[in-house]
Order: sequence, then structure tokens, then C-alpha cells
Amino acid sequence: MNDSLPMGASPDNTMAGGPEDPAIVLLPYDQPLFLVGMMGAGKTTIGRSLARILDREFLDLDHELEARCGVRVSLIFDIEGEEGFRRRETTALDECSRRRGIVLATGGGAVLSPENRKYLKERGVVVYLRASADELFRRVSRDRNRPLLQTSDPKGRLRSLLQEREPLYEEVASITFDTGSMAVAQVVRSLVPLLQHYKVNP
Ligand SMILES: Nc1ncnc2c1ncn2[C@@H]1O[C@H](COP(=O)(O)OP(=O)(O)OP(=O)(O)O)[C@@H](O)[C@H]1O
Ligand SMILES: O=C(O)C1=C[C@@H](O)[C@@H](O)[C@H](O)C1
Ligand SMILES: [Mg+2]
Repeated sequence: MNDSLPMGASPDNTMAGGPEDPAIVLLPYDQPLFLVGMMGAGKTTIGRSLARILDREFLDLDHELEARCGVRVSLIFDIEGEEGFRRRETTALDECSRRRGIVLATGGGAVLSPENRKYLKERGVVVYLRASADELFRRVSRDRNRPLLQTSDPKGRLRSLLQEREPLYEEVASITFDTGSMAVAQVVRSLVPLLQHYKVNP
């Protein structure tokens, strides 16, 4: 028995208590978990905490890009523009999404490319952390490392990005979780049992 198995999952991933329905298996314990959502959704904060509880390695796609380039995300945007950033993001996502036993916090715009959406849908279980534009804005308004919000109307920009991306987050999501005004710890506490008992249709 592997110690890192989540509660309720057995090594062959059949349902605890016997395969009443052999077509349904529990979330394989090493299948990657991907967090998607807008900037400020809590992907980094919640992802790190989830990984600790699920005894998984935590990766953050923005941090991965910063480590590879040696500069902050905002400087990648300044030097290479959004197009250059997105190219690097796709390469990093392709590599990171092949890793087993991870929780990966993606960047807010990682769902924009069809290629990225394919990686997310085919390689892991995707959690969409949803929040309203007002709530998102409260969380990110003071952060300077979010280049897309460096405009004269950051709240309006956030609102239009959310509108444009919502269907894309929904498209890739295995689970949509409304964070509402829940505190981080409360979101994590609610997500853990959902993930531990998540059933995958093979
Ligand atoms: N549920 C929450 N309640 C209150 N504050 C939150 C919640 N989730 C995240 N935050 C706070 O919002 C800020 C942004 O969170 P975080 O950096 O985790 O977002 P993100 O989804 O990773 O954004 P990005 O796409 O820009 O990387 C942080 O200061 C974090 O502590
Ligand atoms: O929402 C977005 O498009 C972004 C979100 C961040 O995670 C970074 O990936 C970058 O600032 C772009
Ligand atoms: Mg983040």
C-alpha cells in the first residue's frame, strides 16, 4: 500500500468497497491536478496548500517561467510581449503537465490556446477556481506583477477578461469550485474531500 494514496483510493484505483461499477475509478493517486482560473482566483495560494495536504509536489507555471527566464513575468511581457510570453507558457505547460503526482497552478491565461486546453483536458484532473470580478479585483488590485492589469481601467479589464475566458475555464474543468468570499483555508478544506473521492470515467 502506497502511503501517499489519498483516502478512499486503492492502488488499482478501483472504488473502495469493491467495483460495484467497474466503469468508474477513483482519481488515480499520481494523476496530475491542474488549477485554472483568473488572476486572483487563488491558484497559487490554494494549490500550494492542497499539494501539502495531498502529499504531492507543487508547481506553479508562472514561477516555472520566471525560473527559466531569470526575470519576473511582468518583464517577460515587457521584453517579448504577450505573444512571446504565451509561447513560453505553452512549452512549459507541455513539459509540466506530463509530470505525475503534482498539483500545478497554471497562469490565468493558460486556457487561451487550444493546444494548452488539450494538454489540460487529456493529462489530468482540472479544477476551475471561480470568483466574481469584484472579488478578483479586491485580491489583485495592489499587485504590480500582473501586466494585463496595468491599464487606466484595471477593473473593467478584469471584467472583460473574465467574460471572455469563462467558457474556456468551463471547457477544461473537471470540477468547478465557486470560491465566493470563502477564505483560503476554507476553500482548501472543501476541495480536499472532493478530490480524494473524485471519480474518473476511464
Ligand atoms: N479565497 C480567497 N480569499 C481571500 N483571498 C484570497 C483567496 N484566494 C486567494 N486570495 C489572495 O489573493 C491574492 C492572489 O492569489 P493568487 O496569487 O493565489 O492567485 P492566482 O490565481 O495564482 O493568480 P495569477 O493567475 O495572477 O497567478 C493573494 O494575496 C491571495 O492570498
Ligand atoms: O491572466 C493572465 O493572462 C495572466 C495571469 C498570470 O498568472 C500570468 O500568467 C500573466 O500575468 C498573465
Ligand atoms: Mg498564480
